[in-house]
Amino acid sequence: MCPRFDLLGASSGQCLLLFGKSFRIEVVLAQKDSADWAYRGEGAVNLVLAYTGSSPSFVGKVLRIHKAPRNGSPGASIPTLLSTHEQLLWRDIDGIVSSPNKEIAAQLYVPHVMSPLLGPKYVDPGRPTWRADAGKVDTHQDSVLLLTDHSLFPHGTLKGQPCISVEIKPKCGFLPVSRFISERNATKRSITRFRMHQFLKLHQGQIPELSEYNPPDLFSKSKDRIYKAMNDLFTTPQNNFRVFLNGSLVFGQLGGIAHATNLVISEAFEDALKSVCLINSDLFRRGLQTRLNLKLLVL
Ligand SMILES: O=P(O)(O)O[C@@H]1[C@@H](OP(=O)(O)O)[C@H](OP(=O)(O)O)[C@H](O)[C@H](OP(=O)(O)O)[C@H]1OP(=O)(O)O
Ligand SMILES: Nc1ncnc2c1ncn2[C@@H]1O[C@H](COP(=O)(O)OP(=O)(O)OP(=O)(O)O)[C@@H](O)[C@H]1O
Repeated sequence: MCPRFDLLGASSGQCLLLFGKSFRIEVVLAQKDSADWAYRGEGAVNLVLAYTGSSPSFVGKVLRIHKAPRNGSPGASIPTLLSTHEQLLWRDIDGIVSSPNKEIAAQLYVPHVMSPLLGPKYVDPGRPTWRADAGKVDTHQDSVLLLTDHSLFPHGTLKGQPCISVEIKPKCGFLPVSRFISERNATKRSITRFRMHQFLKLHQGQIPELSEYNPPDLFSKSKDRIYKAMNDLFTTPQNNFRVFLNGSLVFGQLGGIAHATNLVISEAFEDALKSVCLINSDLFRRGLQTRLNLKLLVL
């Protein structure tokens, strides 16, 4: 019988077989192994764990695990406003009182309260609760995907050198021109799906503010517009933009929606980059260097 695998709450008797690209790995994970796997992120369908241990078979790998969606639309959080007392308590903390629901308020508590108090490297942003509510890991599956961790340089490359990786979810970058779009829906020809979806998400309390990002900018082939897109992603990253340093998130939100970038978030990011980039601190203070670094990183 396979040993019990408890990393994600699998019931007794279940085992986890790992599949590489085209071969089956004869390794079974047990409860004791769970300490070596850290939450890396998730989407609507999969949850991803990164390996933090020292076994050569897993260094530089992530596990991508299928989720079983619960009934109802995934991610549609029910807007619940803060109580009067909570509003009084948090009134001086940027954005918390104006959050459309408690979930977003709770997310803001991490970067706005705990991170400045303890220092960002001591604060784990954790798994967004609305993700946990929207879908549990499918524990009936007996296998998961073992993939290369793309936030790190491949095994052995540039050993000892810092690795900065940028994740962009660009979304659909063009306007449809189909003749099948009725006059009633003519807006679709001039306003991107992303933009329309932003208004819907704001209305449903899924995002704290509209994104400034406009997908066609990123695909425009114009350097200025691409730079604008990067700037906008930096300003309102939501779930479209993340930066990792040596596999750890230094900007954006793991598995969820990041709030608009304020001075505290921007400075924490700059501090993280400062440890690996030569920077001019005067420029940093004026908030220019981050944008410059992004330009260097991405273009
Ligand atoms: O339809 P959209 O534009 O909301 O995109 C969904 C994404 O939402 P977003 O608006 O980017 O937050 C959604 O992203 P999140 O899980 O919300 O981060 C998924 O990527 C979803 O793909 P799938 O259904 O899991 O294959 C995406 O669905 P598909 O468009 O791929 O069906
Ligand atoms: N191979 C990988 N290396 C490093 N990080 C990864 C890898 N695969 C996924 N991730 C991280 O995990 C997150 C969630 O993974 P992924 O997008 O595959 O989930 P999903 O449920 O299929 O997405 P969605 O349904 O939202 O399209 C990603 O946003 C990324 O940050």
